[in-house]
Amino acid sequence: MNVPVIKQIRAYTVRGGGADYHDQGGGHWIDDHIATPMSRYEKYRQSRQSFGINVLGTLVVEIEASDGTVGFAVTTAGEIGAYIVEKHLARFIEGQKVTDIEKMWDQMFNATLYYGRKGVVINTISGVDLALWDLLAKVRGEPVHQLLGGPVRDQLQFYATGARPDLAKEMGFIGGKMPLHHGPAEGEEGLKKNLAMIEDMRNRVGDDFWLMLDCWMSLDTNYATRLATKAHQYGLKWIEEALPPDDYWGYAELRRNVPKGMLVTTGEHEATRWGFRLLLEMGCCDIIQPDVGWCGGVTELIKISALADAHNVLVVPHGSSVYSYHFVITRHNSPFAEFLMMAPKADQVVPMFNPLLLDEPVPVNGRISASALDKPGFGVRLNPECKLVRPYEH
Ligand SMILES: C[C@H](O)[C@H](O)CC(=O)C(=O)O
Ligand SMILES: [Mg+2]
Repeated sequence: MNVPVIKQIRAYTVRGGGADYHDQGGGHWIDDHIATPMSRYEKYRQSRQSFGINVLGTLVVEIEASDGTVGFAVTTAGEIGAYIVEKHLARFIEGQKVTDIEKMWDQMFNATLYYGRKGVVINTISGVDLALWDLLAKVRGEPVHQLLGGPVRDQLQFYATGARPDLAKEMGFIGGKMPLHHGPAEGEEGLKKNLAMIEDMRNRVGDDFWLMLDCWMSLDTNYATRLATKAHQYGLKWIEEALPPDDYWGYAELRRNVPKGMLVTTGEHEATRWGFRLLLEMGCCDIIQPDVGWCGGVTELIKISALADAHNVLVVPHGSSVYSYHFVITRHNSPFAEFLMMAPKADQVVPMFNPLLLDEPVPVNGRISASALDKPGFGVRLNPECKLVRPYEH
């Protein structure tokens, strides 16, 4: 069989939204006094941008095959990621058959082990991996979900993450996840405000709508336990990423401590099958939330998901737009998906990676049909109006 080979890989950066969805303008709900591990410093409490949540920016990876087909993907890694792609990873990609993704992943991962394993290096490898899947699927003229075994249901259903679950309910989502605003350093007063927000939102959405809380690594086990216990009366469905990602022991304890019926979720800042193995074997959570652009890409997510399935744990990926959708639609243990509300006031549905991608499908009435994903590759194009910069040509 005549399989095209990879001619060139190119890495670009772009600012303003895109895969670095925290890179938004002022007045956005996503940067409004959200509790973080940096909230212990008053100076960094009001804005996550103040401590640099958006320093990385978006990395765009483009891979061109010998038959002229171009695959691409985006992730959060910016200029550092572009350096790693051009100066290090390119050697494992160029000249390879477009089909040999497993081998390329293995070489990228093992060659970067001495400075990688997690964080920006794995984000970068994920970006290359997603671009490889996009390329292979385009060469074959198929959507990525078809390469992954095909849809197991005819639509995706979504919960929405944002400041306004009440509006998300009106828009047809199955649930709403709010950010926590006050961390332990804001004391009992902060705890009361956190609980008041949950109570207020429960009153607005009524009894049957899923309500969840995203704590973005900001708490300790004691505070998280108290918060979960007191929030139980408001029917909180899950408490998410309550603790720093390395505190596997704390997660296991929290899971034992939360009221019966409340779920503990985490994993958006975890990476690779080895990181998720710890979460799963230590009984840290009920749902894992890998971000396919940060956990090692689709190649790794397949392994993480199989491991989770064997532990009876659901996989509900973090954000990631089409890169998640093509996976979630193919897996029984991913029964629903996340949609991040990127409108500044969380009052309308806009594409998650706005403005970087064209043809990015968005939920209508909280749903996207499988047929909306029936385009070659991940089915999206780069918006030519977004200015790409290629800082390190190899
Ligand atoms: C809202 C959260 O703080 C964060 O920005 C997004 C996130 O953790 C999630 O979507 O989950
Ligand atoms: Mg989260």
